[in-house]
Amino acid sequence: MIPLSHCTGFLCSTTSIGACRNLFCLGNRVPFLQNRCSGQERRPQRKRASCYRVCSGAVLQLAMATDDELCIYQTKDALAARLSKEILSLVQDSRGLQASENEQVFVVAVSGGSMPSLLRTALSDQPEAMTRLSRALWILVDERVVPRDHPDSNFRAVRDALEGLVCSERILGFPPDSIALDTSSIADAYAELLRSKGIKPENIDLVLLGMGEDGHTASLFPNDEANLRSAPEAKFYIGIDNSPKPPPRRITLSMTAIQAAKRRIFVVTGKGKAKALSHIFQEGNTKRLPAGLVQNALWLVDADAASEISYR
Ligand SMILES: O=C(O)[C@H](O)[C@@H](O)[C@H](O)[C@H](O)COP(=O)(O)O
Repeated sequence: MIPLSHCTGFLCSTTSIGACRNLFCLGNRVPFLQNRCSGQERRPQRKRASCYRVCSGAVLQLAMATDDELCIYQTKDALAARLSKEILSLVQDSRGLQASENEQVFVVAVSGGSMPSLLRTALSDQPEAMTRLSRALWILVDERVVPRDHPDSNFRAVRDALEGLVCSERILGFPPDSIALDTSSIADAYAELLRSKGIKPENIDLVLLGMGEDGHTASLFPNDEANLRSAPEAKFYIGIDNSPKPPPRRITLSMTAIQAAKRRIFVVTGKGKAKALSHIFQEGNTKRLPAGLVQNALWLVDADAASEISYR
């Protein structure tokens, strides 16, 4: 349990939910509501969480004993604003990768899917953040094995979404000449390229993760047990040949590398994610959905994605 002193707000009863700006629930993955007065715990029930909409504009925060934090936003813009605040504070606090004696570089790993455009929303009109990020290096959480100009390329998605904000030379994709190799060799070539720039899993400052409707994250998919375990000897990037989400050939940060990074932030939006999210946060992730296996992450989600998380 998180010590109560760490919490700045409590939910005493569901009737007071509308008045609360910050609500903290305690528990291990499955959030419990704690009655401040009696200390009594109550398990959430699978009821519709219409109460979230009562706290219009408010943030519902669930702090878990695992050090995960789940923050629910009413709108994508509010979520993007929190993301930009988080990034700014990480860049301010980070000592960064020591690229040379006088140069510190912040390293961000970005997912594909909706992440690049959300990141653009988060970083647009943020001159302070962009000044601080001007020396950052942007790497890919995962990449589809396609040429860089292919519509499926995550490199292209990140480059196009951040055009005008980030210089394309500072976005690192896998070496184009490795594309003809098998996925495992492409993954090794990418890891080697990053290592040649001093980037190792443990000096990635921030990993920005999405989650698919099936609970996958990066290109780590459900039931791929061999790749879902964290292991000290695991590789930096791994090759995937049978991704259920097309295209099938991909490379991805390994679970171990994701876990080794300094900070993990999930961004999850849309009703399509509601079941997986509720499974992870309310049912203890018994199905071992990959996103739910990532530890110590900040989850920024919208009300649609959180619509199946409910409380008594
Ligand atoms: O390249 C990819 O396929 C991704 O990196 C993948 O893991 C993505 O982040 C999720 O599928 C969520 O995608 P959405 O944000 O588009 O739902």
